Amino acid sequence: MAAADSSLSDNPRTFSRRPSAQASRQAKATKRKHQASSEAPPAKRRNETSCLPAKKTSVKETQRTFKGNTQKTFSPKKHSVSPSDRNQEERPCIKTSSLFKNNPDIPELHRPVVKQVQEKVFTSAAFHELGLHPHLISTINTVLKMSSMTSVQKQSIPVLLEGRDALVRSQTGSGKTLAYCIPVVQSLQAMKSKIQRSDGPYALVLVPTRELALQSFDTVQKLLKPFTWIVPGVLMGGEKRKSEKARLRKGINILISTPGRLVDHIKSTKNIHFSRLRWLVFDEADRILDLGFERDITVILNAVNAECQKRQNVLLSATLTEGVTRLADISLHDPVSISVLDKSHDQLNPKDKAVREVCPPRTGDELDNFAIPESLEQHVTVVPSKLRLVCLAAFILQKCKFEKDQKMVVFFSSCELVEFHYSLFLQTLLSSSGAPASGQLPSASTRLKFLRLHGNMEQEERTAVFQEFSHSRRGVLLCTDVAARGLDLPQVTWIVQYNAPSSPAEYIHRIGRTARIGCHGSSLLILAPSEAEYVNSLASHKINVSEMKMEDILCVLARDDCFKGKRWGAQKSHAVGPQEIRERATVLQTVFEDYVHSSERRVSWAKKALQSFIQAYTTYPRELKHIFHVRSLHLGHVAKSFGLRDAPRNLSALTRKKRKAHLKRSRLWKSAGFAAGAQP
Ligand SMILES: Nc1ncnc2c1ncn2[C@@H]1O[C@H](COP(=O)(O)OP(=O)(O)OP(=O)(O)O)[C@@H](O)[C@H]1O
Repeated sequence: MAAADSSLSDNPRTFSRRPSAQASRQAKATKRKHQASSEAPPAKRRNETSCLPAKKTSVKETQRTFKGNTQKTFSPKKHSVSPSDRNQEERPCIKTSSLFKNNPDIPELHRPVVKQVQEKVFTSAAFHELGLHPHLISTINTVLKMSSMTSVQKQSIPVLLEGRDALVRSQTGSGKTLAYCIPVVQSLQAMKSKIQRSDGPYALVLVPTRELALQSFDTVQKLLKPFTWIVPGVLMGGEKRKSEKARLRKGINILISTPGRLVDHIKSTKNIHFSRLRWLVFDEADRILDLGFERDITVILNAVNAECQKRQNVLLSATLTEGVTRLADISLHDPVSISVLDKSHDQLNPKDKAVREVCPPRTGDELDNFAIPESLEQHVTVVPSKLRLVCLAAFILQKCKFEKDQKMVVFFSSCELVEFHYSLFLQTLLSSSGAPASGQLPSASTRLKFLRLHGNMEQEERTAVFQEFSHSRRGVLLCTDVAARGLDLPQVTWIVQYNAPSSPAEYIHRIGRTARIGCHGSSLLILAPSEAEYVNSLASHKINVSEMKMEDILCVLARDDCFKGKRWGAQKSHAVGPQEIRERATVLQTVFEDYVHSSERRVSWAKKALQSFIQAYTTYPRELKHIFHVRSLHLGHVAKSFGLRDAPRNLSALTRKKRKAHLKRSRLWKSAGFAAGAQP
């Protein structure tokens, strides 16, 4: 198999730097010399593009960039290849440039250690203390198998049963769904005139994504087991409108919906009436009331207000901010603000040890500091762009191939990025894991399982993937922020953020897919050296991350003989040192590059993914632009993390053309807390 010639990926062109004419001439001369002395054919064209107007690069820097190109040739251990890969195998070996040279220095992380805000998850109070209908209590105990309440449930349920509006904030995975579902079911089953199916909605629950709609529907359905006359129903995009219309016509009493789909029906279906509505619930309220859904929410509130004036309104989220509470003023009447912040951990009120049942609304500063589950270990690693792909792959292998029962969610910033990495990993990591190497547990090779979830998938597939990953004991789910909110995926052990989120709130929701309801979990945020300051930004919101060294992640390659360098091939077991780990990392990168470069179609697919990455990068909000700015990206290095041997030539033109339209769209999404391309 040919090793990849990646010499041009060390191309000094970045978004911010363009070599002077002299530097450029010297670079060309250096390169010609390098190519002449090489036995390898010049496999690639020169990269002459820069996405954005660039600054100058010093001669020294340019020379330094080209110096690292004469490297050893490696040949990855045979891995299964598709027919189109076979041509590649017959090509003569070409030289592989170093992944480890010409990288920017990894800065020391001077992270301020902050004391995180914490909450107590469980209480000793039992559900039967609430005076609920005995059948509801027995359903909670026997069907849901729960006996004691969580803190948020203990505080919210009595307030909601009193008939008050409420703003509920508690950490991810603390049981907010039941905190509103139990009072809704209790109050509806107790209504004097028994509810008829044809009455239509008595409760409307709005959630931001289809998967969350399904999940909440499932919970409501379970609680309604003894109360068969109350009919729950779900409306969500992607389902057949006609069958939804038919269900609406028959009657749905507890309606769970995404905003967009409900607006669809309000506009086109005559069968939806809100005259009997008693409850309006906004789950993930900060997301729902944000700009992305503004128009839909206005339509819904107008429709609801036109028919019903007196109802209870509930807003819930792990990240209710002041902005949301202000918006909430429009829809809430004299609300109670519920927060389960553990005052014994609250630095702002160190003397106030008493956990108040219902806290008064908090100040802006307090609202910006989100509680994080105590059992969640957060890590960050700083990785040069060239090594990002290899590092992510190594981390996945370490956890999901060599350790048992690991379930991982990896977040990307766009649908295209999810698709790209999903296909790439399926075709490379999975096939290279096919043959168990010596010393490797036989079952390890079968442990890797990849799934993907994003807003551009057909609904049927989305639902199937969500169900499969939910019920699976292991696997890697690659996804956009469509999976960041509210999803209760059992036993997720690791959250990886390959692209940094656009706000601390989104960071909280992403990592909140693990360590739920008191379980243990871990997270890893992968940053480029130029993004290291993001750690301080997190610290300013009382988010504490500890550093994991890139070298420690790559170390797993010592255990994976699939990526053994050629020169070590004949040797039996031997201690694998740092040099060999670097070589194995290069072999792994070569596997990716070979796959991407095995056909024109794949090259253009990788370019599109790269372009999508850059477009998403331009949409970070203003307050993060000094950390995430396209000008600080080294295009050649970033290209390598897409298995491309150079930076694509026509990227700038394409980027400029699409940028305007994309910016408009993604600003809307971003402001609504979603990553670019992630659509609910
Ligand atoms: N009283 C309880 N006892 C045991 N488990 C519970 C209890 N209440 C809820 N759970 C479980 O805890 C998990 C998390 O609950 P839920 O999804 O409602 O959390 P959440 O606070 O809404 O999280 P997020 O903020 O991420 O949406 C679920 O699996 C749920 O079944």
